[in-house]
Amino acid sequence: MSILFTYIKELVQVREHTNEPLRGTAMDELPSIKNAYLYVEDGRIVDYGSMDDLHPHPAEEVYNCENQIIAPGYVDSHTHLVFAATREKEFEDRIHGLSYEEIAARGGGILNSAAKLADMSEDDLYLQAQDRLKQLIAMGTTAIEIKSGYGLSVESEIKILRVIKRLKSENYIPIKATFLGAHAIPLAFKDDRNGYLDLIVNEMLPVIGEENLADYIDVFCEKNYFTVDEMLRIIETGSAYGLKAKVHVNQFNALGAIDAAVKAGAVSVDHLEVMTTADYESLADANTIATALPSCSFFLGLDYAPVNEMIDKNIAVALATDYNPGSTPSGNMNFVFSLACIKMKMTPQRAFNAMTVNAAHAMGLQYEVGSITRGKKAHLLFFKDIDSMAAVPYHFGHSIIDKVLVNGHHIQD
Ligand SMILES: N=CN[C@@H](CCC(=O)O)C(=O)O
Ligand SMILES: [Zn+2]
Repeated sequence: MSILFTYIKELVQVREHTNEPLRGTAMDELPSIKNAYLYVEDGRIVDYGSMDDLHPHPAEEVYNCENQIIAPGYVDSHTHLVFAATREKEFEDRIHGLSYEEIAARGGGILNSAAKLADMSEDDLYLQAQDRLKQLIAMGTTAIEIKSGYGLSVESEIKILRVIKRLKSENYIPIKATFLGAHAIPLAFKDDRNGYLDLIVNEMLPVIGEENLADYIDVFCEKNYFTVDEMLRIIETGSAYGLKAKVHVNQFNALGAIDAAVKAGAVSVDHLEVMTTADYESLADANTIATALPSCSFFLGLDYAPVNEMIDKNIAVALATDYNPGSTPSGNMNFVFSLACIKMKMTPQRAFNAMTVNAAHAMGLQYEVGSITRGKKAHLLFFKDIDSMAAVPYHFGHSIIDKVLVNGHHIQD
């Protein structure tokens, strides 16, 4: 199937290649073509340019897009999409003054989610997650990373990862699976943390390797969760199974995890609400992507990751949702876009680069998605009649996406 989009008001995020993540002043540029055409064949971008340069084209379908800005779909490189139940009770507890850490210390938080998930069948988990994913795609997400981590037992962690595998095969957007067995110490091991680490290393990872259930490995490196040394042990064992690391660090405390993760070759370090001078130094010029999660800061009332400071220090910054039932019950990348601009003071150019090109790097998809580039997937956002991309974060809380195309096809929501 060949499709030609003509007279596009503005074609945004057009790049010859995206082999490297964007840093420093490159984050300030959002290359685009006004009055453009875009040619798609079999779900891939084949050609684009100014209408002035369009020669007669043998496309099977032609669409006039003169009132529309078209951009690549959002790339969400950090989610916990597979969970069994929401946690409104903890939300109310926080309104009454309890902190996220206090709720966790009382047995709420991740352990609460793990208890609920243990009781849910793989089929039901799948149906719920598929429904959520459908909603996210309708809001513009066209590539997503999904973590396990609400299992915390061999059976339940594998159950989540099998659900993600099924989501991969049933959807047309790229999905990456991350094994997060080290999300919390489960109750059964509360007096034997080494026993739980051994379970991850000796029981979970061999099955994951055998069934090819994950692309990445993650650890929640934080006080009362996992130490830097424990994180390194898990990352190293994961790498023996071909899993690269994407880790939760610096959400509440700076423990030196960033330096350790960068040296261990982590693809990304995520959260970063609390940063030290040493953390900036470890990340400057590193290949590791620094992923900020502003919706989590919004929901928990935490500081926002200092993204502009990072960009000024040549750190490659990405943005993601962190969609999960505890700290971020929203998977809406449009809202992330708004928070990045309103709360983190990113320009729309910086924010959109962080949510597309750099986010694709944060999940190894830089050759597949995240820009209008020849050969990439035609996963596209068509906006309602707006004058510039700044209108997208400006209209916070509203969807101004007219259509989402996956492989060049319109997704009906
Ligand atoms: N911080 C660790 N994990 C999740 C939240 C987990 C939960 O509260 O259920 C996060 O990234 O925010
Ligand atoms: Zn997370």
